[in-house]
Amino acid sequence: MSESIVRTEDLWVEYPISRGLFKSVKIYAVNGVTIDIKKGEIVGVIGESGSGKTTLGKAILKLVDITQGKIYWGDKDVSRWSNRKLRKLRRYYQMIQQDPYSSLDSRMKIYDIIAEGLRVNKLVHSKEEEREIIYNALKDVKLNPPEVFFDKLPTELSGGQRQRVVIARAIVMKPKFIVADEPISMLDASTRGQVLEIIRNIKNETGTSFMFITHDIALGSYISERLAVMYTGTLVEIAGSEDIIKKPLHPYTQALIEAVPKANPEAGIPKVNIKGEQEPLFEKPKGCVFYDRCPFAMNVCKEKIPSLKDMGNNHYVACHLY
Ligand SMILES: Nc1ncnc2c1ncn2[C@@H]1O[C@H](COP(=O)(O)OP(=O)(O)OP(=O)(O)O)[C@@H](O)[C@H]1O
Repeated sequence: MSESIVRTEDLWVEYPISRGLFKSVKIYAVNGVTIDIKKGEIVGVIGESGSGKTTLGKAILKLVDITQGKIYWGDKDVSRWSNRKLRKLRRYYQMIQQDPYSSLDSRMKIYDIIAEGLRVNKLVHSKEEEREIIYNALKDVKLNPPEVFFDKLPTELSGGQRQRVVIARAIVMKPKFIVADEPISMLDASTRGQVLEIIRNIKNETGTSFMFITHDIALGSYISERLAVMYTGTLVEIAGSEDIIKKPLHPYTQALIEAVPKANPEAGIPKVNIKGEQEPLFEKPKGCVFYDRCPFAMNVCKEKIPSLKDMGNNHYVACHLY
């Protein structure tokens, strides 16, 4: 079995929110997720808005506090590590956010934006070395000729060009793992394919692993080797992308796939054709989180949380039907 780059065990994240004076409630955003991402693998995380995809990605990167469970970076259990202790490893674990407009400092030149992490982490020893790394990174993300972009400001670039700068800023750190959170959803159709190709090239050439977060199952299966399906903070199914598309086992995954042809091509958001809506969880789940909407719900589903079952061929599903 190949090397694990990141791994979680029974990971829980709760957000405290205040409701009026003295009253505080919690949102159970990630509920008992166990997932393992291997070296050089792209794992797509799919699910509707509010299913906990971003929270899972941020929790793995130690950007939000966890309530329970374990997070491993390689073989290191970093679950309880402080920011100070994480500092040396952080460069290897990066995030590419959805919005390339807000993720770049509009007053900084592109060259300095990309150089910042190198300088802070003292990874370069001369101006020439720094220039060469930045030149190559811009070339890798197809911003050509690279030197033309050195002195530009983010405001002079298109959305697609900005997202490529965000990727260049991440790859100069030689990351082992990148959470790409809906990285193309705010881009024009014409540049989406280019950004996907860049991500795929980085993976192929450097062996960097990705968690690719998307609500679009077709896109997820196109870019990823494996797909993980989330519903209300819970990982309900994970398998090879082709297996998920051809043999979905969880009733929620089946509904997601059925909804694809009816998708609104403009928004790219499939309408899931099952009763009700996904609601935030204000109480710790006692049974299956999909119980209220599941056409096959049984008594046991209300009372017992289904664990991920191994269905063979690396296909796992959390459902009492199996
Ligand atoms: N900072 C926060 N404080 C309180 N609740 C939050 C916070 N961030 C997310 N949530 C809630 O946690 C749940 C999971 O949200 P999350 O953003 O992780 O889902 P998502 O699948 O990434 O959704 P989207 O596709 O809309 O980004 C939702 O109910 C959301 O409202």
